[in-house]
Amino acid sequence: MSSVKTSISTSNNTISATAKLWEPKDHIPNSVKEFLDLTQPNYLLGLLNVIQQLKIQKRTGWLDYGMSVAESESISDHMYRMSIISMLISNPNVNRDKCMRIALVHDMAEAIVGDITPVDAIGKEEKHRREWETMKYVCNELIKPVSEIAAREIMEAWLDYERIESLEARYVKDIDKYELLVQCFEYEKKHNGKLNFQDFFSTVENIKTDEVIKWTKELISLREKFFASLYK
Ligand SMILES: Nc1nc2c(ncn2[C@H]2C[C@H](O)[C@@H](COP(=O)(O)O)O2)c(=O)[nH]1
Ligand SMILES: [Mn+2]
Repeated sequence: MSSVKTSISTSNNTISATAKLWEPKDHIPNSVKEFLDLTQPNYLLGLLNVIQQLKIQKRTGWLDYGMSVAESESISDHMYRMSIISMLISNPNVNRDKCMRIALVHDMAEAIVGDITPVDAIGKEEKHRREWETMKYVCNELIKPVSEIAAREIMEAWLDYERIESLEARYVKDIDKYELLVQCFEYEKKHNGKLNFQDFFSTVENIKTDEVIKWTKELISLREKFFASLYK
């Protein structure tokens, strides 16, 4: 059991506590475990139930702002539209198929870790540690028994995104932010401006590629016109 020792000194003694580190194996849904615990484990169905968690888990950012679970998009909804947006890249130097693959796997760890927002108390370092441990678990324990090549490709695509090692990963990082902002605007319009995700737009400064910057500027201009029209 991996753990971290912490101690708090008080006036008359030192209280030490051993906090258990978060590990993916302690958070595998029972619906996945039932396939892995079979006499003949069915890794394919176990994996597909992990992917099911992405289809049913709603993105935390919307829930934080009081949106209902019913109307909030799921993690896989977000990755699907990012994959479609990846097909629209016009830069001939970009391998769009590679972008689509990165988009489809970049948040895969959230199936077990959950969707941690940039404002969550957990913090970036612990978020990345949990996601890294989870991707190792999913790739080595679930995907590899089904397809060694798929396990390698998915881990490679995920690491590429994390480390932004390729031009394609750079584009997908931008598309991750752009897709979020498109979703913000869609929800703001649906709620006639009663919902306002202005805080999310601080991420605009982190968008680096010219093409996605251009898309984002057009989105922002339309959003500004929408909100201006509400106060006419
Ligand atoms: N409460 C806030 N949540 C935010 C903000 N910016 C993004 N988010 C949400 C959106 C997603 O639920 C999650 C991150 O998504 P990834 O695609 O990066 O996994 O965080 C914000 O400013 N406030
Ligand atoms: Mn994402």
